[in-house]
Amino acid sequence: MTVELQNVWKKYGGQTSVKDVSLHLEPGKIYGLIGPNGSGKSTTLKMMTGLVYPNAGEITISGERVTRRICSKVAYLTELDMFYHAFTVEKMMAFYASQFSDFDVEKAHVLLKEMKLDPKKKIKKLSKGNRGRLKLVLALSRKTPVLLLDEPFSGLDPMVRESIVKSLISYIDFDEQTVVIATHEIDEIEPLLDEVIIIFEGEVVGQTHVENLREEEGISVLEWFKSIMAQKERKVEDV
Ligand SMILES: Nc1ncnc2c1ncn2[C@@H]1O[C@H](COP(=O)(O)OP(=O)(O)OP(=O)(O)O)[C@@H](O)[C@H]1O
Repeated sequence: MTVELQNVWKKYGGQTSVKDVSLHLEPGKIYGLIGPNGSGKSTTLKMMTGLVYPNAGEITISGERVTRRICSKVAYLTELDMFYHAFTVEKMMAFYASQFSDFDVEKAHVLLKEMKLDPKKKIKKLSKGNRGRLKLVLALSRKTPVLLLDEPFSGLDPMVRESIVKSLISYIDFDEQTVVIATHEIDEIEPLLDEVIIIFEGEVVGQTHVENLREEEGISVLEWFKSIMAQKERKVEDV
């Protein structure tokens, strides 16, 4: 489903976190949302889930205005730990299945195996990296038209990260899903991405097709990101 943000603003108290952001995100594509710490990536994703409301502008998914009810269309992996720590892994999965009618239990079990997670283990006994894997299992097992992943690889060791990035592609429904991944792991996710969006101080300062970068400019996403950030920093110095 198409996700549309039109001139979206978000303020927390006196501070503006997202400034006049407009985006048009299409099904069948994977978008990378990148930017320095505190630039507004998580806030942008949260607004797409209906967890946080914009102060101005509009967000729609397939034409429907985003409110909390949109959660039936959006699977969201939060950067935060949102588990009931006394639950076992399998109880957490059963809880998800009870909350979301689109939760695919079979797929969740396949993913659990792939991520080498013990279903009987209590969440409080899992390492940070394994809790990260469980978050991925839960988000990827929902059949939703929109999939939003906020720092899905944080806490995962580099070898695992690489294999998860590779396998991620096989768990995304390319006919239906619009996928947005907010991350600092720019190099690692580059092979997954169709388009990349840079957000800096709450504003979208760049958006491009990854293929164009590679084929026409001969640079990586990270190189492009660094060049845009260098321009921004020069501008900040000039002021
Ligand atoms: N609940 C909140 N209350 C007040 N300020 C907030 C809140 N959430 C975010 N902010 C502020 O909004 C700005 C953008 O934060 P956000 O978490 O969206 O950035 P981010 O790009 O995801 O950062 P990071 O890469 O560090 O996760 C920051 O200045 C942050 O301090």
